Amino acid sequence: MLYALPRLSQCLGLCKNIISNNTYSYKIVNSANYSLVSSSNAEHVVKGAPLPEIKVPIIWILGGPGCGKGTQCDKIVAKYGFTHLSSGDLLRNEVQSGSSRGKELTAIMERGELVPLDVVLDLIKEAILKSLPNSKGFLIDGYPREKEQGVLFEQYIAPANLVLFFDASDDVLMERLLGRAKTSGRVDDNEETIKKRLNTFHTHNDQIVAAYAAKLKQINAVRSPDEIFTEVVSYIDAIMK
Ligand SMILES: Nc1ncnc2c1ncn2[C@@H]1O[C@H](COP(=O)(O)OP(=O)(O)O)[C@@H](O)[C@H]1O
Repeated sequence: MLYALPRLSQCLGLCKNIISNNTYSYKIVNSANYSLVSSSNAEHVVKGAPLPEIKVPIIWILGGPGCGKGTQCDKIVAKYGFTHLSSGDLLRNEVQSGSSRGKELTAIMERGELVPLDVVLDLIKEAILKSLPNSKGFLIDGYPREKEQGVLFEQYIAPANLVLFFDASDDVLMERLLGRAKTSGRVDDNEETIKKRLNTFHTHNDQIVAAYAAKLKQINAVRSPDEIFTEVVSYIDAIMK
């Protein structure tokens, strides 16, 4: 089944090669269109050429919905001046833009499912490209959400220096999200969608934790934000040396 994604306004550079690892093969091509081919052959097309070399730290921020990723990112930005890129916020901005792609995304997000890899990767890549000249480092919040997202990011953008996984039980996450739902106005902050988001998270997260164990720190997120942040600082300071 082919999903024809919208025409690209322009592509960056031209390179066509097949990148394969033990489970997926990827094609980076230059084309006026790109398409996400069926997952049976697990082939993804990612537009344009890779970014220029990134010399500042890249930190992936992982965790279930409501684990406090955003709270910790705000603290990290205040202390280190890093650029905070939230995949969820980038997607909601795309939805707000009223684009046809945005309408498709809303339906997927309301179902608590993952949006197509190529869409979220391109949004992050564009955001990194925009901030790169003045950035002290990147917090990639809410990405990767499945292993192949990590593979493509590292292949196509840059290796992550550190992965922070904020861990909390589903009961805690559900309680926090239902509390947030009273004021967030988010289409996905309702009990039914929260259950689906938690299921989506559990379906994929273990694979990511295993794949990046060497640079991943699992942090107990059922504490005060300040206690959590003290531990976060110890990990970030260690990679900044
Ligand atoms: N990396 C991603 N890959 C695919 N879909 C994503 C990704 N990040 C966010 N989304 C979509 O956006 C929704 C909201 O994400 P986010 O704002 O990070 O909330 P939460 O972390 O609480 O799930 C997700 O439920 C999913 O539908």
